Amino acid sequence: NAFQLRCGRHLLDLSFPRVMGVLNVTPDSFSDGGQHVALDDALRHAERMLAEGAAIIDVGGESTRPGALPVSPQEELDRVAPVVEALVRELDALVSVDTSCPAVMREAGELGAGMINDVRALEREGALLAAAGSGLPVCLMHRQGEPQNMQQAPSYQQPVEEVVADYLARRVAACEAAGLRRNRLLIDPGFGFGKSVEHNLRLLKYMQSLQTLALPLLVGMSRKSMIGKVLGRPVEERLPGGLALTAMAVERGANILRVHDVAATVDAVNMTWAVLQEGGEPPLH
Ligand SMILES: Nc1nc2[nH]c(SCC(=O)O)nc2c(=O)[nH]1
Repeated sequence: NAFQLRCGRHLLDLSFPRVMGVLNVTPDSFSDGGQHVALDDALRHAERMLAEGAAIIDVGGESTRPGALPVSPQEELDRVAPVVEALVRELDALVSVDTSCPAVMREAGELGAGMINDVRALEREGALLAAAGSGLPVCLMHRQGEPQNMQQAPSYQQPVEEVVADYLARRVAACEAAGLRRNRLLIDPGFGFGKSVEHNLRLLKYMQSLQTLALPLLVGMSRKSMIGKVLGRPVEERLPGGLALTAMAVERGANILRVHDVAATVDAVNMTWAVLQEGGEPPLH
């Protein structure tokens, strides 16, 4: 895909797969006195992921894990703003802000972030306008339900069609209707968001069908329960399973891999890419 994304000051070349490193903004450390230490830790962690080959650092202020409770816009801003500002100022990083909150989306653009990553695909009141106004690219992710209920009884008749042809196509159309052009959109099947293990496995197996939307494809499977349930591995032992999923996702057209373990993922991407390109210089380093 000859996708090129204008991400604020950065131009993101998607002619080969890119790695997005996950930066956890642990809520407690950013609201109370631990701000300074936590900010240094975050910067060092981001610096390491960039050095290992991450093209993007994903910063999220709201936990969207199953059962997570919603946070207030102010709370989310307090967690995210200092980190985004520091990443841009100190590391000139391409930062994506993982948020569903219009106020955070507006602020993200002001702080120099390069991308909005919304697990609710701009469905929140005001999010479409805020994202459109930010001028930034936006990742539209599929989910069924909300963190508090999405894993109770996820059900689909035709999972892949419902995620792609129905939901994501509709969200893309809604964005275009609001003046958010296609060349600023990315799509994401949302592994683990209101899906059973079988739904997740099927979505990956048939993921090339998302290419009908002809948009950059972002995927996030790193350390998720689909690995834990198949392999019986705890969170800290899911990297090998995650690398297998990364290889399969790259082979099925993923453009951005959202992961915690950047160095290992860079090798998996480069190895997969070498096969697909039948050799040549590995694109990531
Ligand atoms: N675009 C996108 N954003 C995400 N944010 C999270 S948070 C849950 C976790 O990392 O376990 N997952 C995803 C994902 O799959 N795609």
